[in-house]
Amino acid sequence: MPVFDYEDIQLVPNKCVIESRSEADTTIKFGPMTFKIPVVPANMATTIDEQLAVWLAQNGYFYIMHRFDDQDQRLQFVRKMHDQGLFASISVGVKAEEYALIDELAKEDFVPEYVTIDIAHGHADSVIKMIHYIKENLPGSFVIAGNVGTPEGVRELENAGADATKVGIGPGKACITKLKTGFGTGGWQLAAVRLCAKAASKPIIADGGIRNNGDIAKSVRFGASMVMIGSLFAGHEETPGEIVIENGAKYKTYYGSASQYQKGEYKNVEGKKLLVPYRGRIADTLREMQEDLQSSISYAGGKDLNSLRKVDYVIVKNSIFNGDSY
Ligand SMILES: NC(=O)C1=CN([C@@H]2O[C@H](COP(=O)(O)OP(=O)(O)OC[C@H]3O[C@@H](n4cnc5c(N)ncnc54)[C@H](OP(=O)(O)O)[C@@H]3O)[C@@H](O)[C@H]2O)C=CC1
Ligand SMILES: Nc1nc2c(ncn2[C@@H]2O[C@H](COP(=O)(O)O)[C@@H](O)[C@H]2O)c(=O)[nH]1
Repeated sequence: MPVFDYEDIQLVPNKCVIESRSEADTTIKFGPMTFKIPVVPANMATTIDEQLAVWLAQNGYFYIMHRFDDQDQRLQFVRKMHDQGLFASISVGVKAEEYALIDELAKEDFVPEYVTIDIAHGHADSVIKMIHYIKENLPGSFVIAGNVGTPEGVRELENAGADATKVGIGPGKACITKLKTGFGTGGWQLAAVRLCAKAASKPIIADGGIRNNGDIAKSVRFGASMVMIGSLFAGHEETPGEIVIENGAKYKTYYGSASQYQKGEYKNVEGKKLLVPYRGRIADTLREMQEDLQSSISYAGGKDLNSLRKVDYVIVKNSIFNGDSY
């Protein structure tokens, strides 16, 4: 089994068939909707909030609201998005109160277009039970489930009824799962995406480890329909982390969903807090991602994202480390 990560791979160019990069189509149909690019900010408290969700939905981008607001806030979020004519995309966990949220949504007939079941170790009966429950009570919702890191995980969640699966155990920048538990796809996330995509019969989201815009094209090459990104988005004006000035430079805080900052206590901590450079407006970053992806499509010798899926690649090195530290 070839083992590699984003920095180990380069895609091999093909003859260009377009006259301008602007002709390259980066749109992706994911579930019931089509989005401008196959990219979604991570469903974390420092990368998405209600205001940004509204902006993303209004501007043709996918979003997944995080699950760290209480049940009533998440219920009202769905209502507010629908009142504005926008799609609703929420996250849930697997604890008892999350079942109560599904009950309330069903009772009020607030059916989110997307529901993401998001726990650290998603290859679990608790997730399978929740998939069944959502499919039974909110049959109109597109269900994303995760996170998993193996083909078996993908297949079991798909067989349980998940419409898409989210792949990535521990490759995130705020993640310390590999260090704390010894497990995960940190350091070989792209190879894990490849393995999982080969087993998948439905779309997968590559989640975590994206450090450069070119990694988006690489994720698509290895089978991702959507790419979830945390740290590269956390430094924007519109993202919710705090602004911090250090030695005259501007940063924003970014912390893991399993960090003590998110949990409020030091228990089962698998995430850390860090500062990421301030990056200005998110619209500019999203535009640059789209332009870079259009360029990738031109190097692939095609006109749309599908052309990326067929390109050759080379493994240019094979260093299984990614600079994790506490
Ligand atoms: N993608 C990744 O690599 C990771 C992501 N995260 C993110 O952090 C957030 C919090 O995650 P999580 O701690 O799962 O959420 P929760 O604290 O909500 O846990 C969800 C449920 O799963 C149980 N659970 C969690 N981990 C395990 C495990 N390893 N084995 C058995 N049961 C488990 C919990 O019980 P109990 O707490 O009693 O064990 C709880 O009942 C999520 O948003 C998740 O995506 C966290 C770690 C890794
Ligand atoms: N192991 C942990 N993973 C986490 C935690 N909080 C979030 N995440 C995952 O990271 C990605 C984002 O990765 P990035 O490389 O783009 O920064 C996110 O979508 C989650 O899957 C955590 O506390 N521990």
